[in-house]
Order: sequence, then structure tokens, then C-alpha cells
Amino acid sequence: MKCSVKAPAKINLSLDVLGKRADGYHEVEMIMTTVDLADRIDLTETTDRRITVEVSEGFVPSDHRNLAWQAGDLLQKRYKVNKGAHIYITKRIPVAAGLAGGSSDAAATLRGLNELWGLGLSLDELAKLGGEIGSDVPFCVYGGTAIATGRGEIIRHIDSPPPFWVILAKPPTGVSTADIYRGLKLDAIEHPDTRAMEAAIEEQDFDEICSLLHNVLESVTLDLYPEVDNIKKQMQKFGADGVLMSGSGPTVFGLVAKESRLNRIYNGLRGFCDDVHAVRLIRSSNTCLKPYKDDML
Ligand SMILES: C[C@@](CO)(OP(=O)(O)O)[C@H](O)COP(=O)(O)OP(=O)(O)OC[C@H]1O[C@@H](n2ccc(N)nc2=O)[C@H](O)[C@@H]1O
Ligand SMILES: Nc1ncnc2c1ncn2[C@@H]1O[C@H](COP(=O)(O)OP(=O)(O)O)[C@@H](O)[C@H]1O
Repeated sequence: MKCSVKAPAKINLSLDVLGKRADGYHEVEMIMTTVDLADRIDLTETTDRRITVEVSEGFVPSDHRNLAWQAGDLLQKRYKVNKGAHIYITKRIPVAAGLAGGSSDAAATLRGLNELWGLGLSLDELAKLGGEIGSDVPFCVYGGTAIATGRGEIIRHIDSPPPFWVILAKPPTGVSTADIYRGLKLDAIEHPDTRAMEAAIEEQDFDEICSLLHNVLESVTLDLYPEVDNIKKQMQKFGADGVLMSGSGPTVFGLVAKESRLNRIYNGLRGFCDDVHAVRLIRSSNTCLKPYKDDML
């Protein structure tokens, strides 16, 4: 048996850090939403108990370091599954980019193997399991739009923002999330207004959403990688309505209301940055994130 699962990227419309925890992680409050730039996960059930991974991009690890492998291994061990799986990952989400590509691959693997191995677990159960793999995995299990707290694993679903375009531009720099959190000066943080952003989303107020975009990790990454600031400025210059770095970076996203303006911004950015994507939000999550069985492919 086979199945395929979509693993979409996320952006952080708001990212606040409230403090450092005893376990070394940071207490966060983030508004996250899923965008339609996705990896594809093809899962094939095997009769031995091995979990194997193959990735379209050779530089992404295909051994135990791959988060999709970790998802398969965890599910198999926790539920004593006596079957294996081959996981083929077609990468489209830029790697180490602040877009949760690896986390989304892990989440899609959990959703897909749950189906393939007939485990019957709920999304809540899969999300809880995902939290053992990484802080962003629980959000990626559900997709949609949510407020994530704790170290990112406590998820409260909220309304989808109004429909708009998202331009993503990633400079050729990979960023280590741990390094960026480590570089944050907790006493110097200017906090975003998360409640106002939630209200703006509820009211579908695009202009207000753009004016409230804020990420406290941005200044840390910008100090280390000035090219990120350059992309921000270019995106603003070409006319994006709101511009922010996603997660720990270095991807910068621009929100654009008018399709007519999209080409100008996309082409302008392509002039000096190879990795540019124009995508939409995935407004309602679960139906399009559901695994497709082989007879539907
Ligand atoms: C910054 C964010 C924002 O969505 O995303 P990315 O930029 O990675 O996409 C997340 O908080 C990243 O989540 P994720 O990438 O899953 O992090 P994890 O694997 O759990 O942790 C990687 C490292 O980041 C630091 N970390 C992560 C989460 C958190 N709340 N506090 C932390 O201090 C820790 O040093 C940890 O060892
Ligand atoms: N399935 C995967 N896809 C991409 N990267 C992965 C995957 N599994 C593990 N990794 C490793 O995780 C690191 C972070 O990758 P990624 O999830 O793309 O970044 P981010 O957390 O910034 O969104 C990379 O350096 C990569 O080696």
C-alpha cells in the first residue's frame, strides 16, 4: 500500500518570546499560518520493520537525522507496529529557512503512516507525538492558522486571515534556529501586540494585519546576516503591503493584496535572489492535508 501527503510550509505573522525556561527552550507566543508551498511525501508500506528515507535534495540527511525518519521511528516504536515504510521526500520548501520544512515533513509522515498502518490516531494524538520531535511539529500536524504557546507545541486554532498573496524570498544563507534563540537579548525585546493581531485576523482587516507584523527574532538574524535586511528593503521598495522575516529566518515574506502587483514584486526580487516563490495561504487545512491513498493517485 502507498499514500501521498502534502507537507506545506508555515510563516509566523507574529512571533513573541516571553522568557527562557528551565529546560533551555524559550516560552513563545506565535501566530502561525500555512502557505501553499509544500514538500510531497510518498509513503510505501514495507513488510520488514525498516524505516528508510530518500530525499530529492542530496544535501538533506536521509538517515536518523531526518525529521520524517524520526516521525516514522517514533510512531512505529510507540504503537508497536510490525511493518516498515519507505519515505520519499520531494523537497520544494527551502531548507533551514524559517519555514518549518523539516517539521512539516515529520507532521505529514505522522498523518500518512497513521493512515497507511491503520492506527486510527486522532490529530490531537499525532500532534502530541509530534511535540517529541520538534516544537513546530504539532502546528504542522493541523495546519491552518493558530496561536502557538509553550515552546510552540500548545496550539489554539483561530480564524484564517483574509485571502492574500505571500511572496517568499530566501537568501542563500541557512540559519540555525538554536543560534538565533541564543543570540536574543531578553531584556531588550520589543513585544508584538499578539491580541491586536488576533483581532485583526478575526475582523479580516488586511491593512491592520500588515501594520502589526512583528517578529522578535528578526533583529538577531538581521544583525548576523545583513542580506536579509536587504531583501526586506527590496520587498518594501517593490510594493509589498507588509514585510517580515519568518521564524528564525532567513526567509522574508511579503503580504500582497492585489494580484496585479504580484508580478512586479516577484520579478523585481528574482533580479537578485534565486529562491523566490509567490503562493497563497492555505485557508482551511485538514481536507487538503489528508493523505491520498494509492488508488486516488
Ligand atoms: C523559530 C521557529 C518559529 O516557528 O521556527 P523556525 O525558524 O525553526 O522555522 C520555532 O520556534 C522553532 O521550532 P523548531 O525548529 O521545531 O525548534 P526545535 O527543533 O524544537 O528546537 C531547536 C532549537 O531551538 C531552540 N528553541 C526552539 C523552540 C523554542 N521555543 N525555544 C528555543 O530555544 C532550542 O535551542 C532548540 O534546541
Ligand atoms: N525532512 C527534512 N527536510 C529539511 N531539513 C531537514 C529534514 N529533516 C532534518 N532536517 C535538518 O533540519 C535542519 C532545519 O531544517 P528546516 O526544517 O528546513 O528549517 P527551519 O526549522 O528553519 O524551518 C536542516 O539543517 C536539515 O539538515
